[in-house]
Amino acid sequence: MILDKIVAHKKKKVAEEKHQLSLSKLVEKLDCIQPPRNFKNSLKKENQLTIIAEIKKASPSKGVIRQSFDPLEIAEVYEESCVEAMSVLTEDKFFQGSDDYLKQVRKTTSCPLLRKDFIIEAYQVYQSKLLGADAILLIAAILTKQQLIEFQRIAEQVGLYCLLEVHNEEELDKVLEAGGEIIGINNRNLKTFETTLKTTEKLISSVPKNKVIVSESGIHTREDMQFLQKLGVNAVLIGEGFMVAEDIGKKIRELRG
Ligand SMILES: O=C(O)c1ccccc1NCC(=O)[C@H](O)[C@H](O)COP(=O)(O)O
Repeated sequence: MILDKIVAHKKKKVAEEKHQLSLSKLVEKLDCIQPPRNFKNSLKKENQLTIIAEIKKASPSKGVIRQSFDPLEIAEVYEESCVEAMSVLTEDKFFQGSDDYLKQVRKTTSCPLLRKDFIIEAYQVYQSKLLGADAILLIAAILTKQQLIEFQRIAEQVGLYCLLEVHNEEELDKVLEAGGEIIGINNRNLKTFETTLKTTEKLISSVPKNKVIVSESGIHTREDMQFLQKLGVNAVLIGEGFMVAEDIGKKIRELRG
């Protein structure tokens, strides 16, 4: 399964990174902790479906999505279009992302930034803060309940919000038991890559009303947005839909209606 391959690669990469910069040295670098931009509040607006716009060059399901890929140019359009948050893919092998993209984008925008990667070790939580993220993604399919609790605790200490991603009831129970506040329902089945908004439709009734609900993946049209808003979703996470658009600003206006 692709997730196993991604995690195996990630383990190797983090081991190399730790060799170059130990956890204690990394933590030392975080001497003056800045509070994060309010990722959570920016996603929850009355009567509005907010947008987390993703900077994503490639994916395991689609290969290269955007040939002429310039993360800063894309971030500029997102900023001008007043998206509520941005998500920057930093995974290198399968998504052709980079930590540098996040660092560079951070310097050019005050918009809340999500580091989109596969976090499997506490080291990466500290590292995300150092890169300039305001929020991290924690994927229930690759983490135990204990890890979800521990990584959220560290995130809170260093000043990061957590988006906890689920794809089924079992994962949802796990993140709720772990005290997740921002719940991402991923419409993509990571085994088959099939995406259907029915996943959000199915799971949303089991999410307590006080949580922030993000619907992730496979969102392409104004009709998709209207469908999700009617379900009670707070925010959408969109990558491919924007990355394939010739005019990204126009696509955002179209989706917002
Ligand atoms: O996008 C993939 O193919 C993928 C494969 C395996 C694990 C994760 C994957 N995507 C990560 C994401 O969560 C999406 O980038 C994000 O939800 C945006 O989805 P989309 O709008 O469909 O690009």
